[in-house]
Amino acid sequence: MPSRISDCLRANPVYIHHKQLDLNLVKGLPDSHAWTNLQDDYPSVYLCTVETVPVVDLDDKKVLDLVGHACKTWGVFQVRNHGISKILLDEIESTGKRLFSLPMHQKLKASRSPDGISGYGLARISSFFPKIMWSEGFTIIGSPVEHAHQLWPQDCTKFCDVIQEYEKEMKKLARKLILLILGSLGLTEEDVKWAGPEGAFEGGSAALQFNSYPVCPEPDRAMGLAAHTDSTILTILHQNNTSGLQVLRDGNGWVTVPPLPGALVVNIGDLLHILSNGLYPSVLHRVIVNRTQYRLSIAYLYGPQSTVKVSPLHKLIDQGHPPLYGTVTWSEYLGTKAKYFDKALSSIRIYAPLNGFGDTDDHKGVTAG
Ligand SMILES: O=C(O)CCC(=O)C(=O)O
Ligand SMILES: [Fe+2]
Repeated sequence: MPSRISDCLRANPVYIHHKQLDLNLVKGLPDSHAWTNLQDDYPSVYLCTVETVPVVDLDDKKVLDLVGHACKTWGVFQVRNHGISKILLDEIESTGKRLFSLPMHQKLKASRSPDGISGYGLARISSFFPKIMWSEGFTIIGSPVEHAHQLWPQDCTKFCDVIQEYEKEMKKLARKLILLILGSLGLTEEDVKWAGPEGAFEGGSAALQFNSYPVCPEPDRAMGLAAHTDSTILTILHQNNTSGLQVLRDGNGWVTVPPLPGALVVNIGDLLHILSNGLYPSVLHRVIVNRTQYRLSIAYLYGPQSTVKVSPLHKLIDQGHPPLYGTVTWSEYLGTKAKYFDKALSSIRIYAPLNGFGDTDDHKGVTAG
């Protein structure tokens, strides 16, 4: 049984048959990248007409209420006063820019192999779509040294140092956020068996995902990253100052998550959806591209140790609130996601009442492709 995220991703390979183009050199939108039914999807809801994605100051006295409200109603929020220095955020951003601005032949030296987990390539979810997304990615799980050396044979020390520092700080923030989220549910780390003896979630594991969205000649027919939920407990995302990330609001329309200087975006992932017994639904999100501005994002994808059993937390279960989901390990869930993608949560649903209790529709399915 694999115990680290790297092992369980390897155990669930995703084969991507699309070929990576150098998007910076392409003049028009190739047919391979032209998405046909984008307009059949939900409309984009313009920010002037709706409430905006919540922004939570972690130093706010009412932080538990704010976090709880954001998780329940949006599944996403931005955080300020999160403790990550501006210097480090600038450094990770310029590291990403440096990486993606390497010549294609150099980036391809660090390609993610077909059954591999780390390295340069298309998004893992690409295999579920007939068209190719207007983006490129670089995934780091475990040590970045091998791939960094392929990218910069002369000297990759700086790259590795920044990654290591960023991952260390992100891990601390992820634990802090989990404690706040538990607090907002009236729970503590003692209510989570796998939080470990110190209640510090020591065994948690993570991936760092760099996403690059070059400017696009026909943004209305292209898709940066197709709609998906993250298979994590939570994801912490740094975006540069170009907007593009959108979240589905109440199954009605796409709302942009505007870049706020210094703020980080927190997405609720599928494992928290399960742990909270559907109280905090994972957020469906996607990325659109634009004609003039380059976009970069860095996602820290955080989950438990991959063999611990994740199920709705006991204290959230009673006669009126039966467990809606079965027990899965992260490893098993990644396997389910690799098979069923947007139906993965529904596929492990064990209780779908007819009397109106609960939300039988885990996510109001989106088909963009
Ligand atoms: O680029 C973004 O803003 C979103 C990235 C994302 O959703 C992911 O890496 O899972
Ligand atoms: Fe995502």
